[in-house]
Amino acid sequence: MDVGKYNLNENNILNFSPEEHEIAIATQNLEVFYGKKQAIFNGNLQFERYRITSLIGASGSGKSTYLRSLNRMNDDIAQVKGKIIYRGLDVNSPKINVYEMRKHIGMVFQRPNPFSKSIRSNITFALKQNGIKDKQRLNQIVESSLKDAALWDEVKDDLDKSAWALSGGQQQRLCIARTIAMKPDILLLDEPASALDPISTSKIEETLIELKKKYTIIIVTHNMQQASRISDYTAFFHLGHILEYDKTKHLFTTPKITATNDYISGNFG
Ligand SMILES: Nc1ncnc2c1ncn2[C@@H]1O[C@H](COP(=O)(O)OP(=O)(O)OP(=O)(O)O)[C@@H](O)[C@H]1O
Repeated sequence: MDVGKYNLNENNILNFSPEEHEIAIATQNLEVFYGKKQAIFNGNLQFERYRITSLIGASGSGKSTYLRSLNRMNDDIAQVKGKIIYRGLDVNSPKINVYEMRKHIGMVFQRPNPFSKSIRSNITFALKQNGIKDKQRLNQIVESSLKDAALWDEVKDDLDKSAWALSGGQQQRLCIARTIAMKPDILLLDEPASALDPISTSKIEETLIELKKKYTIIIVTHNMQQASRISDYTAFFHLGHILEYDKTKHLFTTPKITATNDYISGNFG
């Protein structure tokens, strides 16, 4: 098989799966098309529960497309074929209630996008829509979500102030808090720190490392140092193909294929 300039026939690509432990979500033969253009080919990955998996690769390699397919964010813009297995169900089936599914598989986007509301309301908005009305219960969830997102100490006296008054890094942690308030199983993050300064970035990274005790995390990142700092597993994407998947320390130190080696050593293009 040729993928761009790389001939991969002799390689045992994608022979790795984290099967010693429980799998939280997996894709089988995932293919994504934007009109006639195929953006993902044969997407087969298994994600281990309570671990961080990074998706890396050059711009346009399909990382975001793949990530967004996992909770059906591509429904309106692309055709997605194949299976996305979560708790024995195929998330990609037309029978799935997408709104309910996204309570289990939540997403945080690249740019912090809090609502133009108070910090508190950013968290309680969806909860109220889901029928949680009890004030004490709402307050508890606000506190626990903000604590989990490592934001509580910075905002606990300002809960009724506008979320837009927070710094970019704080806004992104608020978006993480807003997502985890719904108690998802899986957190999808699309370059959550790319718009942030190094200090905010490291705060987000510390937060994610804490969060993996309770959530399965899948993150798209352009930052290879970030992938190697925080993730347990890494998948390398190239031209819509997932070419290599391994424990992060192996992928970055002893990649199995030339394409990965070229990418991580900066000899790519
Ligand atoms: N809405 C869209 N309509 C048409 N083509 C798209 C759309 N979104 C992405 N693509 C194409 O699909 C391919 C994969 O794009 P995608 O954004 O998933 O890559 P990526 O690896 O996440 O890139 P980046 O790191 O730049 O975000 C690219 O060729 C891109 O041009």
